[in-house]
Amino acid sequence: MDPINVFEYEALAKQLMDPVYWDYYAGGSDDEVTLQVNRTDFNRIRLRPRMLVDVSHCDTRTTVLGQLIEMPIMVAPTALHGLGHTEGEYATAQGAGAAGTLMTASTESTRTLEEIAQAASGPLWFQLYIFHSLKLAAELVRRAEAAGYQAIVVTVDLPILGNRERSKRHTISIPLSALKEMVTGVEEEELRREPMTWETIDWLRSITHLPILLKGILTAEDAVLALEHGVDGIIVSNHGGRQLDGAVSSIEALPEIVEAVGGRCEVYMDGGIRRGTDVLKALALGARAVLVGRPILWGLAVDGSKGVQQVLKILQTELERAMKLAGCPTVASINRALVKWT
Ligand SMILES: Cc1cc2nc3c(=O)[nH]c(=O)nc-3n(C[C@H](O)[C@H](O)[C@H](O)COP(=O)(O)O)c2cc1C
Ligand SMILES: CCCCCCC(=O)C(=O)O
Repeated sequence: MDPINVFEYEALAKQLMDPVYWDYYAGGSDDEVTLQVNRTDFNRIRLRPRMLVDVSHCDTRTTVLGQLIEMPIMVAPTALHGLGHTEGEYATAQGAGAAGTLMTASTESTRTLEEIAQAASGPLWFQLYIFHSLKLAAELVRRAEAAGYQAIVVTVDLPILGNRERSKRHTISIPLSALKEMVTGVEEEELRREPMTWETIDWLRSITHLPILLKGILTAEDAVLALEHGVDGIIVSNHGGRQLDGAVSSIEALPEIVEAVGGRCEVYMDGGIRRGTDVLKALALGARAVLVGRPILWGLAVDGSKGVQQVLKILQTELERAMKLAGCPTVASINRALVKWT
């Protein structure tokens, strides 16, 4: 029987996947407190639906950085899609495009960024890790520009890897060290680790005209600094609970960041989105759109590109139903008055 919600994709993916790979996808850091609150904090928010609104036509479309997408739900950057399905990121890119939305390709992909762009039928952003040299980062940005990626998403919450204990229990380790080569296809002579600071963002701004988004911002203070350093968007994220355990949930961090930004750039969020009502709550709290991480990997593991498309379709259908029940016929009509914290 076909899965009817994303949790059923999760259960199927777990059955199908090698436990070592499953634990890499599923795990958080330390005691997985942040992983849990990313979900449970959605339950602290209640909806205040409005009645007697004509919802016979409901439109889930929106724009992100001017790009039209069919739903305010995008694919978050996640590493190593090849662990879930032999077609890896090809399948994800095709599934996202078929669903009418945007995919963010990870620096840690199992396919090169050019290969992903060739396979894709929808818009793409490129997620950049700057932890080797600036020379390598500049080369990746140049290649992303040439391949038609529409924005650079710089992940700022991984100065070091979080303590992923589920993976530590396995004797086989995930081949993350090989990834740089897979992505770049070139040997780098310089293997030092580049410390990333706000100056690095200034440097990045100076080498590309593509929009720059910072992923991993959790405070109003950093959101203001991001604007001062010329970014075009902010992704409120705690990396799916995989970095600093005990960090605030993304949905709890969202309002203070939206307030601090005051409409000066687009704000997105990820972390714990599993239902259409989660998307509705995030939009009501000021997110322009959300990104989804693990559920995409579950769809990919279960049924390749079709699974990815279906996961996105389920979330879109749930969002559309929730919008109608809440009296919101368009994405633009979703506002702060729709939610209250309990
Ligand atoms: C298996 C896995 C790999 C990830 N790899 C990356 C990555 O390469 N780059 C990145 O910026 N974030 C990465 N993330 C974090 C996601 O982009 C996103 O922030 C997180 O998955 C959102 O939470 P969710 O899984 O609850 O939707 C990864 C997350 C997972 C689960
Ligand atoms: C040192 C390599 C880090 C890759 C991290 C991929 C990722 O973001 C995640 O596993 O989470």
